[in-house]
Amino acid sequence: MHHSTNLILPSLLAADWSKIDLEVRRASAAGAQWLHLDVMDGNFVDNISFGPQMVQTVRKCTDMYLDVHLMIHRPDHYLERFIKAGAQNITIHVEANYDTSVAETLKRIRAAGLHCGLALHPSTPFEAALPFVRDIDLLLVMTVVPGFGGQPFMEKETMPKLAAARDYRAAHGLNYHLEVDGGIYTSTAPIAKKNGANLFVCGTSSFGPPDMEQSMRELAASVA
Ligand SMILES: O=C(CO)[C@H](O)[C@H](O)COP(=O)(O)O
Repeated sequence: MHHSTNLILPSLLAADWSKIDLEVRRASAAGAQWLHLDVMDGNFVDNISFGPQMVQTVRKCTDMYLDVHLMIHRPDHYLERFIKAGAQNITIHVEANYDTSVAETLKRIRAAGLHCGLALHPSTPFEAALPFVRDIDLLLVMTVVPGFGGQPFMEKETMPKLAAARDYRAAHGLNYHLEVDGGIYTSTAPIAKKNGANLFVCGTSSFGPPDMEQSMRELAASVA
């Protein structure tokens, strides 16, 4: 898939976990092609979500592409378990601690036949990703401080960085997707698109409304 393709990715964090199977199917029936799964370790971020077992559970419910965002320290230590669980993309944070290194972890993800992503906390400059941009499929520009759904979109802090990542990609003939995550609604998605995003992670705005097919359609229309 080329980075000119726009996708709305529902974030499982905002689903009703009392009926996870139905929620995954609801997202798929609403037109989602990729599902975003947020893994939090209570250490790298100030919240705990779920681990490889949830990824495996979701894998059993759907053929959707599973985009797994590891908000954890030592992602290289846990990597194998997420690969086995059925992730198709694994995104790691440039700010995390590693037993090995960011470069080695990206290499291992690709060697396993998966796509790999690199994520930037809102306070991390694009320059921190520069050593890795030739070796990633996706750059995730966090548009909230990672850890919780329902936070406001940090436009001033993150949009110049997103635009810089887009301009660098064009200037150097690179191909990574630009993903945004946090506070994405029909009001903010067009701002992110204008600055280069093509993958839009939507929690509250996708799973929140009762008619998910309608919310997905409206989100897609806002970036069409
Ligand atoms: O990574 C995240 C928070 O760290 C999530 O993807 C979160 O689900 C986004 O939620 P919302 O769309 O409600 O802002």
